Parts: sequence; C-alpha cells; structure tokens
Amino acid sequence: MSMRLGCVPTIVVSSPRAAEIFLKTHDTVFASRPTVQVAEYLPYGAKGMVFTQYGPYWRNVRKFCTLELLSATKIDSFAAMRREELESLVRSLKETVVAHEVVDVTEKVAVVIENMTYRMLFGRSKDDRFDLKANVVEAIRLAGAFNLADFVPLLGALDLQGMTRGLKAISKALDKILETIIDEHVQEAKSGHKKYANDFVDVMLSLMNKSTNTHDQLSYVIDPIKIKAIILDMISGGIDTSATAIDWTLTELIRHPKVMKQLQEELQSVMGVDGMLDESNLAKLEYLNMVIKESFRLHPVAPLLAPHESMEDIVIDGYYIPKKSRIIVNSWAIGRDPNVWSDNAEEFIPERFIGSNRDLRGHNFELTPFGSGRRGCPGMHLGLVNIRSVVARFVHGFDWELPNGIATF
Ligand code: HEM
Repeated sequence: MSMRLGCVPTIVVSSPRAAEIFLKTHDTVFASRPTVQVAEYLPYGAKGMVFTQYGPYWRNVRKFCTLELLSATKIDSFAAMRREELESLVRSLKETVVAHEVVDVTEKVAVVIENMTYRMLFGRSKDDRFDLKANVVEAIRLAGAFNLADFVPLLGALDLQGMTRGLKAISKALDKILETIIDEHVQEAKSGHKKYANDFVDVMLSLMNKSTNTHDQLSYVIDPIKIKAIILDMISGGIDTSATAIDWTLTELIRHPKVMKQLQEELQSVMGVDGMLDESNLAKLEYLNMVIKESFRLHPVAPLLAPHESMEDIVIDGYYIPKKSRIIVNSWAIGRDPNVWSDNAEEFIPERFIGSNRDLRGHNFELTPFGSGRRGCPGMHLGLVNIRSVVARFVHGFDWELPNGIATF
C-alpha cells in the first residue's frame, strides 16, 4: 500500500513477498532511516545506530557493536551473571508465594531485565542515585510520537507539540547520568582498584583512541560521545523489548494450560528437578522455541519494525518509488495473515511450527520480529537468550493459572 503522509511518500509493506523485496532483494536501497526532526535534539543525535542514516559512520558503529559487544561469545560470557539475577528473582517470588502475597510479575520481569542489562553495560545493577530507564523511556516516547513537523517540515520551528523542549531537557539529564557512570569507570581504572571489570563501558574505554580491526578507518575510533550513544541504543533497544516479549509469552501460556503443561514437561526433562538454568541447554528446548515464535507471531513487540527510508529512486513491480520514501513493514499484519498462517492465524498454536523451518531470525519473511537485512536487530541473540531464560525458569519453577476461574482455552 502506498500513501502520502504530509510531504512524505510512504509505503506500507504487509505481505512476506513484499517484505522480502524491501528487506532483502533491495536492502541496499532501503537500509537508511528517515531523519526525524527530534533526532537533532536526542541525546547524541544520530551518533549511535537506531536513528542514524545509512553510510560509513553507521556501518562502522554497527560493526563495532556487533563484533566487540553483541557477539554470541561476548553475550554468552555473561551467562553466570544472568543466572544469578534470575535465581535471586525466583527465590524472592517463591517467598511471596509462600506468604500468599500479591505480586506484579510484569514489574518483576522489567526489573530483572533492567538489572541484567545494567550489569552487562556498567558492571552493576540499577543505581539508586538516578533513574536512567525512566529518562530513556521518556526520550523514546517523544522520539516515537507522531510529530507533525516530520511530515510538514515548515512547522518544525514552531514546536507545536512541545517535543523539542521535552527532548532538550531529557538529553541534558541523560548526559549527566552517563557522564557520571563513565567518569567512575575511568577513575576506578586509574586507581587500580577496579570493583567491576569487563563490562561494555570497560570494553569501549579500553578501545578508545585506538583503531581496532573492526574499524575501516581511523576517523571512526570510539570516543566518549559514541560510548554514550551506544549505551543509550542498548538501553532503549534492549530492555522494554525483551520484558514485553516475556509478558506476552507468559500471558499466552497462562491462557493455554495445555501448552503450559507440555512446556513444563519439556523443561523438566531438560532442566532436571531443581530447574537451575544452564543456558547451553536453551537450544535443546524445541517446544519452548516454538512457543516463543508463536508468541512473537501474534505479538511482535515492534509491530511496525523501525521506519526505513529509500536512498535512491527505484521501480519495483512497475511502481515508481522516489528517493526518500518511508517504508513501514507491518510485521503485526503479516503475522496474522490467514493466507500465510491458515484460518487459525488468530489462535495461539505453537505446534504450527512442528516440522517447519520457519524461523524468526530474519530469513523467513512471514516472521520478522527482529527485522531483517542490514538494519535487522543487532541485539537479537541477547534478546532471545533473555526471553528464553526467563520464560523457561518461570514456567519450570511455578504452576500458573488465571484467578477466580477465568476461562482458558
Ligand atoms: C525481544 C527483543 C528485541 C526485539 C523484538 C527487537 C526488535 C528490533 C527491531 C524490529 C529492530 C528494527 C529492525 C528494522 O529496522 O528493520 C531493532 C533494531 C535495533 N535493535 Fe533490537 N530488538 C530486541 C532486542 C534488542 C537488544 C537486546 C538490543 C541491544 C542490547 C537491541 C538493539 C537494537 C539496535 C541498536 C537496533 C537498531 C539497528 C540499526 O538501526 O542498525 N535490540 N530491534
């Protein structure tokens, strides 16, 4: 479907075939991001990845993150930390169960993912001195909100929706927090009394002012602004996405007790009685992986992915698409299309993946919760490890049911 949002030609992609054309066949043409007016006022603007236009700068930052920070080896090296956080949460939940207390599971999941993310980034859990996430969430809210000025640029200077003002204030607050965190890492390293080591800030500081083999050109060496921009990308891209996906998966499981039971059986056979999770077992949990795919199919946490922008004029299937068109991939609609998933597309049936090679890693355009191609999510491995671990541990450790006899499927 094509339409015009203000001055911007916009294509909405709603079928796997079209998604493949835009995200694979012509990925090089559509791999940029639109310049949104607020990006100018976002902390560090387009110095990270998410909002940065396609080009050598973005390519180098992305390559740096993929190789130095988000590689499977690096992520897997934090397995013991994740297990410690998860076990501590399970213990505290067990206490609330014994005491018959009400507990907000959504909040607990959000906190455990937040702590795991901060420990990986900064070497310590949530710091009570400042609320980093609340500021990031507000920045994302402002950046993601519909901004008239993006479609009618003449209105930009008027800041009719107050977005510029809001973002300037948030940027200042975030910069102060990140400066403190980085300074503390520098001071600890200098003093030789480093309490924490090997977190992402350490890795980036150790590579600062050096050209690494992941950089094509010396001009792209890491510097303090890039460190802060990358940290923000990871907090904004990594925390709420994983926590929301866990919430949806647990919700569907609670609504489908037969699926929950079958998953518990698989978990007991692989994880044993104590249920302590060894992440190297995650790949063996085939039914869990089907459950997570099915949950992503119905509830993609980024239902329209992130907007792409075309970098040159192109004709596709006889349609002319001008340079600087906006591309929105409707992953939500594709995931529920009966032509793709049959008449039971609206139902939660993990078994639909038995014997199918449909995966969610961006090779099958029926299921692209992490996007695909050059702009596909660089944090997918981490996101999947987080989701699988928490769901596996929660379903193994507890029997879940809806309250007050609410009907299930
Ligand atoms: C459930 C977990 C996650 C989901 C569903 C998810 C989904 C996505 C999606 C749909 C995109 C946009 C793809 C596109 O434009 O085509 C994206 C981009 C991105 N994600 Fe994730 N993500 C998750 C976890 C993470 C994590 C854990 C991190 C980092 C720690 C992360 C960092 C990023 C970054 C930096 C981008 C921008 C990439 C670029 O523009 O080059 N994400 N993610």
